[in-house]
Amino acid sequence: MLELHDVTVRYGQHRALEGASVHVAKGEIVVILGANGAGKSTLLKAASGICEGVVEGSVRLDGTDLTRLAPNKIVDEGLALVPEGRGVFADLTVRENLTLGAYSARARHEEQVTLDRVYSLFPKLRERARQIVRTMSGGEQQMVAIGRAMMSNPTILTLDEPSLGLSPLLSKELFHNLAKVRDLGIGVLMVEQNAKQSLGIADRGYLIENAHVVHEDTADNLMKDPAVQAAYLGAGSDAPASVAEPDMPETVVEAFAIKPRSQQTQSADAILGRSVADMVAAASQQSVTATAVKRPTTSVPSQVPTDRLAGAMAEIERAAKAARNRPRTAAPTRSSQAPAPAAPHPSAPQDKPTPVIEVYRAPRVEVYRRQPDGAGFERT
Ligand SMILES: Nc1ncnc2c1ncn2[C@@H]1O[C@H](COP(=O)(O)OP(=O)(O)OP(=O)(O)O)[C@@H](O)[C@H]1O
Repeated sequence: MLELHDVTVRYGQHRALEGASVHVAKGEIVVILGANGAGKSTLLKAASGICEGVVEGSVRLDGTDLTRLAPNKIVDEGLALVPEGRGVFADLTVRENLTLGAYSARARHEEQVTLDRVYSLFPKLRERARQIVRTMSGGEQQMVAIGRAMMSNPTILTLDEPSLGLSPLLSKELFHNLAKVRDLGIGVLMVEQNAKQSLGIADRGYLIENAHVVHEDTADNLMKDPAVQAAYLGAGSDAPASVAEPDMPETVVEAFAIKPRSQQTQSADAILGRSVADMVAAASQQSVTATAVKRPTTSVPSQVPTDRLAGAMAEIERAAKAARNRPRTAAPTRSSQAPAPAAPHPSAPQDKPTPVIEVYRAPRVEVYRRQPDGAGFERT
């Protein structure tokens, strides 16, 4: 069982997650729903040890404390992440992507067995084993990403918005595949925007709002919850039948009522009492006359005094000269640690400080190479 207890994450002054507690058992699918920026991805990153912010609280997997473990050690313990955007190696083949997923110590010795299991779970990956991943469809690439995570032989699989960018049909296939993963006894924790389809296969779900877990329930109850329906399931025609139809005011019904078209037709001339052709001819004549009077000449109008024109030209030249002579500011270099704050706009109030948005970057990626004798690893 994966257990996050009282997890708080701060990015500088910003609390992206506060006191979040979430658990996932083996063989169940749990969905996390929430608005953009609520803290959903942060929760998955905190569990996987790849969060850029400061993480407090505890993350345990089958009793083992993962809180301070390096990301690769967390994979070794049995927690795998399919990140948002998949993170596949697009220039490698399907087979190579899958093999790279078996890098963890827990999976390395059973690579072939796990590969066969992934192939039987997703037969398409076996058919496409030699295909370069870049040339595959979005849905197929997502299958590669899930297959690669499965190659680490996880007990819990976490996924960040796996259906993002997939067509409804491919999303359906994806969720069907995740149900197959659950049936293998693996726990699935996913962040999803597609509440309807994800709750359709899930066992339980959590709602995150403004960095807090505000609700937890079975997937069935969440689907029936009017607040969840309003916020995440939309008020479309495919909303569950239990949603009460809002009362439509009488006047609105009237406004949208379509009146049957009258069978009797009348000509426009008869309705207006005048000939439409005559009206168009008269209007054209008026327009031609007006244009002939008002059209400006392309040459400089004689009424503009030449000294005013010369003055304006001199003004433009002065401004251009001043701009040429203005000292240039140094171009920012790639090596600068932090970008200099932008100069305030001339019209901006001078006493207001320029807002600063702190962004925390992921730690540097370290690459290890397996030693030729297979005994150990060396950092490249
Ligand atoms: N590396 C970072 N540095 C600074 N702030 C961050 C960083 N990552 C996330 N945040 C902020 O933390 C908050 C939560 O972000 P998070 O990505 O967890 O949201 P989310 O619920 O997954 O949203 P979405 O559905 O849009 O992906 C947001 O306000 C975001 O701007």
